[in-house]
Amino acid sequence: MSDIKLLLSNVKRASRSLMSLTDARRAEILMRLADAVDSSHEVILRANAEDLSRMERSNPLYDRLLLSPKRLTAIAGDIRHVAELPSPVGEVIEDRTLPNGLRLRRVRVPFGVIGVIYEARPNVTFDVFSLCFRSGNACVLKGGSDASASNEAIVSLIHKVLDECGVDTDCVCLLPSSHEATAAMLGAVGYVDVCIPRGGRRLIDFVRDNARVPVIETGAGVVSAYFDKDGDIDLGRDIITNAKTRRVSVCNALDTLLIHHDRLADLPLLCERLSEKNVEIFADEVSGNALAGHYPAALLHDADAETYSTEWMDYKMGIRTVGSVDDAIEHIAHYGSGHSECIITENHETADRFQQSVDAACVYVNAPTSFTDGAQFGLGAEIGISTQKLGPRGPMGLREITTYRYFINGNGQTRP
Ligand SMILES: NC(=O)C1=CN([C@@H]2O[C@H](COP(=O)(O)OP(=O)(O)OC[C@H]3O[C@@H](n4cnc5c(N)ncnc54)[C@H](OP(=O)(O)O)[C@@H]3O)[C@@H](O)[C@H]2O)C=CC1
Ligand SMILES: N[C@@H](CCC(=O)OP(=O)(O)O)C(=O)O
Repeated sequence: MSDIKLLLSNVKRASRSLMSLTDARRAEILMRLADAVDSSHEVILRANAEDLSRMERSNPLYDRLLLSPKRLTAIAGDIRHVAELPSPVGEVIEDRTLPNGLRLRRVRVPFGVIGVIYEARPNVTFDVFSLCFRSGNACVLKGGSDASASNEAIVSLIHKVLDECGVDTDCVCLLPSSHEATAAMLGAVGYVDVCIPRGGRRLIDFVRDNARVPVIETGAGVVSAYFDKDGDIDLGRDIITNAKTRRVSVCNALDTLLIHHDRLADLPLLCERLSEKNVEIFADEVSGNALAGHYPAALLHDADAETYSTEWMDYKMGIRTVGSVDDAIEHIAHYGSGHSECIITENHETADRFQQSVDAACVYVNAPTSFTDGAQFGLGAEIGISTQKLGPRGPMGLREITTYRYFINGNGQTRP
């Protein structure tokens, strides 16, 4: 048996042992983990500093990799929140008695072993573990190689807490940061019940080529906001600024602003605060003309063929002028990635039309796409944001990483 297969078979064994932990005990252990995070800042931040030393500060992904005392405190809070959420495991989804007297119950159960491949963002290691553990799943983690030292420190801490609590530490394992290990996990039929890749096109293509186990895809976020003919200017400015600049390196950040032709005169005001953050704008001819003289020339460029299909993950944004809400819907149908889209309008009919017609996991009216996040949706954290339609869609919390089983109780019935 290869090293990876052995590792995965240990996780599978540990997943069965998780079934014997009560719900209350799982919550209690997560609370202990949250306390351990609070008292282990030094060791985690030291490992994180090692990862950060290998990345240029100017790289927008630096912020995604960065941990700080404030972020660790927030992570501990998220773990506590997950511990406090009601567990979906054991929920009776359906309970009925068939005409022959057989009692049929559909009961929520964990998947078993969940493999997650994710970006170089160390908080995801905690998020994935806490959601999996709370829902009775074991997990195999493959984090981005840029975060390898942070992830090792975090998984060591989790193992220490599990060990102290008498839980099989194999219920969470960190794979070596190699694409070969990822391929082995994707092919581990019988060991891994479902695999969730979080990442860009290269990863998704790799998964499609190699996966023999079931997959739930979480794709890239090419995100637009449409400022409508009836949009409120102050609201629009706040929403655009927040969606674009709150955290440019995350998948829910704004990439393209679509502006109604009749509101071009308001564009300088709408973009006012973007220049304070040095956001580079790639505009079509008319919107570029509307901004000229109002937006720093050095930050203003012409849009090209790639602009509207680009997920910037940086202080950059495309702008396109459209003639109607239908044009905006058409643009999103062509360029969007099914993640998060937004309309800014005071017209209820237009808002409704946009929400009904835009085919994305999260469709916002008068609120920034920055809210596409498991914690913000009240799920405690998220395993990923699904952009596929089969199975879960949008931020995936506890319920989305469970399946169900039929429990059938009879008293000797036989099938005619
Ligand atoms: N919808 C969602 O929930 C999320 C979406 N995303 C999307 O992910 C993208 C950003 O992620 P990015 O920083 O580019 O991360 P990457 O896509 O580069 O990496 C993510 C993970 O995939 C692995 N990986 C990358 N390429 C390959 C490959 N060819 N074969 C095997 N494994 C691979 C990486 O491993 P290694 O580092 O070892 O190469 C890492 O573990 C954006 O498009 C963002 O929108 C990100 C997170 C959540
Ligand atoms: N959970 C996120 C959004 C999704 C996400 O994880 O994005 P990414 O940073 O691209 O991995 C947030 O807003 O914090």
